Amino acid sequence: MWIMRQAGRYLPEYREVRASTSGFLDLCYTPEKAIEVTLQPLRRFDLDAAILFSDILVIPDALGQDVRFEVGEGPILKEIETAEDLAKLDVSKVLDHLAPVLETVRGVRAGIDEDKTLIGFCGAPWTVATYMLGGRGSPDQAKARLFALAQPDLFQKLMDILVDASAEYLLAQLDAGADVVQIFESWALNLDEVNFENFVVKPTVRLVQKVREKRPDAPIIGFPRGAAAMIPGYIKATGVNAVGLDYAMPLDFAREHISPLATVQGNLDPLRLVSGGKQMLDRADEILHAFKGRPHIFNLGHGIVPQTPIANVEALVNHVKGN
Ligand SMILES: Cc1c2[nH]c(c1CCC(=O)O)Cc1[nH]c(c(CCC(=O)O)c1C)Cc1[nH]c(c(CCC(=O)O)c1C)Cc1[nH]c(c(C)c1CCC(=O)O)C2
Repeated sequence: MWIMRQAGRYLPEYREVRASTSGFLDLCYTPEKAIEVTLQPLRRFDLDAAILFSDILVIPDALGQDVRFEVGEGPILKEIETAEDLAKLDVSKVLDHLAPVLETVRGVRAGIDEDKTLIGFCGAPWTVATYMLGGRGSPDQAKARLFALAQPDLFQKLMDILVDASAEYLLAQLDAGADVVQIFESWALNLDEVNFENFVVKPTVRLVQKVREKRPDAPIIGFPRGAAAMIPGYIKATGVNAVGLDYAMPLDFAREHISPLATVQGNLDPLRLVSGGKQMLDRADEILHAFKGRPHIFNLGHGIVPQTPIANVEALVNHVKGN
């Protein structure tokens, strides 16, 4: 069991470290602080895994795109619009730029028990591209979807860059001590099946292949959020070992069509964790029951939100872990 986005603003000790740092990216690039906030949730809760403290948008930053995090606004990027913008992205500098993150991976691995798992991660090419092309988060990723359809050649170039950069980055995390890596495809929703195949499946197939070429045994978790009935096809095509389920995925469907193909991870609604009490524990039991006797990593169906009461997290973790 671990909790998606388990290091973050719901923890006062995170807010304290964050307040002592000028920008969010500085926190990601300061190993001493990033190690500290990675370890914070494990000190409080009986979790089985640590997830590297970083962000999916360190890749566009490392490629040379202008990336900023504004308080209360989320990420803001200078959009990629032209072939000239694309030509400025430089894959050769990515690993140098991300050296501090890799140092964080080494520091966390050294700072946790042998039996705890260290999860590394990156954003999937499509999800990262939605921010690079859209300039910020959006409810429907319309800018990125339109760009992909209207300028397929430029889009393909961007995806190639992201596949290469992400593969190098995941391999470097595995070399630095990550036990497993997760590919966050947070914007797998809102796509018809043809676009899902072209934007999500094909680039992920190539990313997984590149990682497997050098690290055939590395466990890989895919999280194609909102992909619903397209998830079985995603698993078969990409060969990921495990798949994160969002909270809208019905347990019956997951049991019948997904769990036979891969380890499942998920999928409690983060707002159930905010509200807490009986409804939270009952739903946790339904999830545990659905995957009983099968490979299952308990988790939320999306990231924990800042207003989550710590007591509810404690209650959930102790309930799931049987403490
Ligand atoms: C889409 C996405 C992003 N980042 C991430 C995703 C995929 C998961 C998902 O769908 O939620 C992944 C992510 N972001 C962060 C982590 C590491 C922390 C952890 O998991 O414990 C991870 C795994 C830190 C973060 N990333 C961010 C914060 C908050 C910024 C702050 O503390 O100032 C943290 C702790 C900022 C961020 N980063 C991103 C957004 C949209 C935002 C703003 C919204 C928000 O605040 O949650 C991009």
